Amino acid sequence: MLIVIKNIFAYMRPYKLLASLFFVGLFLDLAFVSLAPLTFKFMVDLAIVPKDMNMFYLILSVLGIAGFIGFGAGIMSDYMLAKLTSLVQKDMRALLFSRLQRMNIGFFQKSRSSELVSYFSVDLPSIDRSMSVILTVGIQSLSVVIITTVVLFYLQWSMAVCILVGAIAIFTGPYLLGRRAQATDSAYKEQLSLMTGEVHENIKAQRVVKGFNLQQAMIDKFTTRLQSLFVIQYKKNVLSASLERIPMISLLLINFAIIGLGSYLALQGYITVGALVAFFTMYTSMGNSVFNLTFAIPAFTDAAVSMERIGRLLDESPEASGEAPLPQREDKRPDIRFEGVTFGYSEEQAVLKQIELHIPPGTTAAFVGSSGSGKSTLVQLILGFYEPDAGQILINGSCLRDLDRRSLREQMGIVFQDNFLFRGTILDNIRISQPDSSLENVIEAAKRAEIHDFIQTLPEGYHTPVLDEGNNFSGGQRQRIAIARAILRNPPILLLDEATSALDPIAEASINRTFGELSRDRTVVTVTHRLASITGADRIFVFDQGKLVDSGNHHQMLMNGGYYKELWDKQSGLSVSSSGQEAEIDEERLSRLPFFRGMEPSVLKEIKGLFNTETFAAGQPVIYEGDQGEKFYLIARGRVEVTRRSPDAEQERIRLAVLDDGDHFGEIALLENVPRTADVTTLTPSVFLTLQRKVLDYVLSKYPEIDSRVRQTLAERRK
Ligand SMILES: Nc1ncnc2c1ncn2[C@@H]1O[C@H](COP(=O)(O)OP(=O)(O)OP(=O)(O)O)[C@@H](O)[C@H]1O
Repeated sequence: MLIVIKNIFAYMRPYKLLASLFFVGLFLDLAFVSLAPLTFKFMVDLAIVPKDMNMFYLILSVLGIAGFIGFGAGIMSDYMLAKLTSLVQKDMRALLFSRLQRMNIGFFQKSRSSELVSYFSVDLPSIDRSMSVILTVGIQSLSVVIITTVVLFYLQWSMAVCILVGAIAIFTGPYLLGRRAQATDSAYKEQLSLMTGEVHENIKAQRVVKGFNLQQAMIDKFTTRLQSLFVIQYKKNVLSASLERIPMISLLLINFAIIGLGSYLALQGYITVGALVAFFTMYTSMGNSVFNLTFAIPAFTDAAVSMERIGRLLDESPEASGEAPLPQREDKRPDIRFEGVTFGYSEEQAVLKQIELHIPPGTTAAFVGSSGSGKSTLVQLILGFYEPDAGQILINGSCLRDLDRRSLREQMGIVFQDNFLFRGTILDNIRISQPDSSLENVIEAAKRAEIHDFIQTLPEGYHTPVLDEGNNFSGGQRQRIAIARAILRNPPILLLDEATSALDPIAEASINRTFGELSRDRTVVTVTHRLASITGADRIFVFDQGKLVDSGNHHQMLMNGGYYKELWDKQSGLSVSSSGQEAEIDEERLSRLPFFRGMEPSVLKEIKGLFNTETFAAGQPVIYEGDQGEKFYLIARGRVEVTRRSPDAEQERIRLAVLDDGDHFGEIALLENVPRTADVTTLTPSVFLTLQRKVLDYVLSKYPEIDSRVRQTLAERRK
């Protein structure tokens, strides 16, 4: 309780004048409320019994003037409190929000977004409510109780002692229950935040939910969550009701005692009738205040829990940052060097192992490799989102750890695969990277990002609102807005993490040309799985399972053979028309599929013609676990995720693999009709070459020898 009062006073510290006026008003008001019943004693004993009209008018006038002052002061204190609590809420909201801005990326990954939101939606309002209750009902009632107790002792001490003993009983119950109520309230708020989190996630995941028919599974999961919430809410409500009920019963018992004792004392002549009436009136007013006070107790519990939760958030350490500004090179082209960098998101698993690499000033470096090999993690390290566990990253010769993160990031522009668009207009979203740039510059950046023409077709042009994180635009349009944002910033270091993954081939080729032009006077780091787009890079770094396995330029590495050539071969021989609607595979590439290996060119040519093109948007299911498979898929362009139901939880999915350009899946369907063993969902817009078993069967039936060879290979691969 004390800590809550201490915190409330700390919140009000910046507003001393306002707080003082509030307390003056409050105390004048309550002085009147608590002392007014005393007039009964004077009215009965000095005016009514002696029948003194002058005294009657005098007492009435004093009461009127005191009432006028008391009510005026009360209205003033209401006004001051309204302002005070609003200001405190404003300050706390701003403090929490600015603290969140200073947290590191790791903090956001370990926290649930709904829980962070609940600090604003549950805890701050709960502090606001509690603060109002404590400062009004709480203080008023407590003061009335203290003042009336003193007056009651003055009027009749033995009856006052009786009340005091009862009052102790009134507060013992709530005190004993208080700790349990606080723990239950805390558990309830946790459960509430988990429930809101689930609703939040469910709304965002509606495509997947509908795509995979997960509605019933989601309802079942939510019902289980609601059951836990129900149990804890029920317990909380019972405790809360008990906290209110126990004092009410105690109060009733004291009433009986006072009526009996008071009447007996008056009958025996120990107390005048006026004093008895005044005593009862004051006692009733005191009883009301005690009753009100019992309502203030849950407010203390509520505030204590929320204050503790917010305190924990404020105690989190902010993102580490050095103080040194980034030293500038004369040519303004930054130099990036990794020296023995090892890093893991958790202590158990290193995602990057002993990385040594140098990106000279003004060059374009490309990070390529299998999915999960650590390419994006390298970009995040350059941005200073995480710190290496061993080794160091040097930017312009200075250790990144010592650099002021602000000055470092000022030099960078970044385009991610998934780009967040803020609520506002397209113009706001592009200009966010360089708020003072002119409309002409924004348009220029949009033109280079190939999005200007599209914006022009919108009725509101650059002022078109961006809704729901940009979901009123396609993935490709969002990506181009993000590219315009990065171009407008004109940064010395440009970081592109799968920056063109959502674009069709024409847009991709064109934007890659823009990136080529941009790379002339800056240092560029690009992460991509599409090797054709980085053949011109000055230096290509190839990663596999967190290790740098090869580096050099495209031609050197093709000559050397090795992993890069393997990746290149996988992607070559596949072409997609500029519209992105037609894909083709050449015979040579077809002959490299294990089950078509060594086939005669004429048969390959025939099989090549059997492939169909299928296009999918990002986030769409391609095949479902358990469905009968009769089609083979080859990814001509795009990226998919292969997942399987978790054996432990029906609605949870385990990611088995991420496949991209040149990878294939579902080959067993070419052998026989078997249920699919996993779900496949697109991660980016994807173009597939598909082959139906029935069609292949028809062609191969003409070549029995080839047919049996294909079947044998497929059967072996199935093992
Ligand atoms: N925030 C994170 N927390 C924990 N593990 C992560 C996190 N981000 C990535 N990882 C893991 O680190 C490894 C490297 O991921 P990263 O995204 O850097 O790979 P990548 O080569 O860029 O893959 P992709 O091409 O699929 O984007 C993966 O095993 C991934 O699961």
